[in-house]
Amino acid sequence: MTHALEVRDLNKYFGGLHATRNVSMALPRGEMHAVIGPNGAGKTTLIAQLFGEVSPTSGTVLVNGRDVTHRPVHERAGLGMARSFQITTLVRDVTVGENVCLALLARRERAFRFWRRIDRNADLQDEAARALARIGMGREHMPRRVADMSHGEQRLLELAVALVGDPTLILLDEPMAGLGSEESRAMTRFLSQLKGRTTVLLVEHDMEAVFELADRLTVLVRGEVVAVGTPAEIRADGRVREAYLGEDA
Ligand SMILES: Nc1ncnc2c1ncn2[C@@H]1O[C@H](COP(=O)(O)OP(=O)(O)OP(=O)(O)O)[C@@H](O)[C@H]1O
Repeated sequence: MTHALEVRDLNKYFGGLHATRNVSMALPRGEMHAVIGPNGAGKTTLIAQLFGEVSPTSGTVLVNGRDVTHRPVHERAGLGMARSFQITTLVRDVTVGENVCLALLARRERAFRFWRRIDRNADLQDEAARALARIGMGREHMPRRVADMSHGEQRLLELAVALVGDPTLILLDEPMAGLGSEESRAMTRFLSQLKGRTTVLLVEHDMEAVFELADRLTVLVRGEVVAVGTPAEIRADGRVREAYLGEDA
């Protein structure tokens, strides 16, 4: 079976620091897979290599069976890979509706030609409204400026924008970071709706959310995979407890 994402023997050195050590993982289509680990375990470095922002020292990254190890970021996006969250994916000085419309237009590859007509294009407005409905935002939010939204709303909006191209694989780097408890619950509810539909690689410190959402988890410690399994298997794994207890101590 072709996996949505497969990583083989990935290694990354930053000078003398071995930040990614022989990491291998395989995500079947539709899986929600979390990567957890103590601070500095190499989670962000791993995601950056998967998306093409950091190039691995050695190893292979396959997306839907295609070797993308040396492909640039935009080519990976063309193969159905999306990444959130980077605040820069939103244009803060324009409206919520315009942000979603821009993403829709970019997908249609005719972006700026239609820029001035965005608010008159009824089809586009309807499609944008549907994209916003996925994150529980009604049409009344479309004229709001992004800069005036709460941090939690912006993070949800980024996810709506990332999903506009119907990516087959989405990498989420700490979607709960900086969210209040109400906002975290809204994000968890939304992510749970993606389960089975989009393959998701989730890096997150909020363990409650991770154990609720993930089909399987990979545990990284000092750049190395120390355990892979279902939430129940990971909870029962002595090496994982040791890694986290070691960190607390
Ligand atoms: N560009 C870089 N140059 C040198 N060292 C780096 C670079 N990026 C990351 N590192 C180092 O690699 C290691 C892994 O960092 P990384 O940020 O990937 O960990 P993390 O698991 O995401 O941590 P956190 O949970 O704190 O976000 C750390 O020791 C970090 O200092």
